[in-house]
Amino acid sequence: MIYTVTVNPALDYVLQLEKVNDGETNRSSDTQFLAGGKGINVSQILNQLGVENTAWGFVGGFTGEELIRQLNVKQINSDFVRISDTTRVNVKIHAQQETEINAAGPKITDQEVAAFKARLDDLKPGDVVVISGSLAPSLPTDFYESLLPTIREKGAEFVVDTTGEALLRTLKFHPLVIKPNHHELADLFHTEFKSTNDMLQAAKKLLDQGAQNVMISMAGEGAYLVTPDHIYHANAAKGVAVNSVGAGDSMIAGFVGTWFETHDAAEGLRVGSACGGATAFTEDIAVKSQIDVVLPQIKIDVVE
Ligand SMILES: Nc1ncnc2c1ncn2[C@@H]1O[C@H](COP(=O)(O)OP(=O)(O)OP(=O)(O)O)[C@@H](O)[C@H]1O
Ligand SMILES: O=P(O)(O)OC[C@@]1(O)O[C@H](CO)[C@@H](O)[C@@H]1O
Repeated sequence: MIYTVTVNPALDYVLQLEKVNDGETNRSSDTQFLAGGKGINVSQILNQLGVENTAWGFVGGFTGEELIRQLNVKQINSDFVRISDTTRVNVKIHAQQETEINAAGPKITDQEVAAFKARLDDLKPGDVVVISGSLAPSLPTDFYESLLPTIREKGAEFVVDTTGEALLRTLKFHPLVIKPNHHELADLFHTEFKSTNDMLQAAKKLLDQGAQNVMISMAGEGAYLVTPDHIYHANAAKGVAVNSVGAGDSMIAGFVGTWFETHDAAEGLRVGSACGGATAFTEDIAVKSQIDVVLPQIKIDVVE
């Protein structure tokens, strides 16, 4: 089983309008409330790929009820811990440019945290836990790290979609894959890459520090996958990018879902690239028909 973890999910309130004029009353032409949060996006793509998964995390209040209602409509299995505070609303303004206002999130009590940690008792060898998104403000900054010893003791694999020091601290637990984009990878080494080779050498250092696979995403420029045996390159699909949100979540979902079923990392890169591209080409998270259009465009080359 794959479990996704979204400790701070959101209802994304998406407002469409032609232009935002600062300091004036602006009126939107269309609005939507969408179940959001990075782990939930991973679950959505896994569902589209037909890979069984369960979404874990914390939800509460009227927004939490709506979020669960939407997951049920989309037939996404979930087992969220119910909290007494209210799930956040994140505002996404789609106008002449995309502007996001992500709220901090609810207070989560010690009792609610304990109920969440008890979920990990269900893990079995071979399961994969994908942890994504920001922490709710009341959780300690090492919350994700604190889950990793139990996950590994249970024989499960994990992915933590994070950046910077928090990402580096996960490496000693041997994440199945890490997916910095090329800017985040350079930031990890406090540098700017002068060449592709510099970038790939940096990824190899992360393998040495414990990652099982390193996927470097480069938006419309494609992606690399660095494994202990090979380096693979995937081209980017051709299309009009209309959405800058969720391509990374979709790529991780495509990789993890494929790896879970085949243990073929290069195929994971191919499917992950298609899912990332398909989401970039749509307003929401991509659905299967959109992924199927993009998949034949992705070619994998063995670089090394
Ligand atoms: N404009 C695009 N055209 C084609 N493929 C794209 C495009 N944007 C993203 N992708 C695909 O999705 C993958 C992940 O995108 P990206 O590198 O933007 O991740 P990210 O920085 O984590 O994104 P986000 O923050 O939006 O989730 C890319 O490596 C690529 O395969
Ligand atoms: O505040 P976080 O947890 O970093 O990101 C939350 C979020 O922006 O991520 C998703 C897109 O990736 C959205 O559905 C959601 O609103």
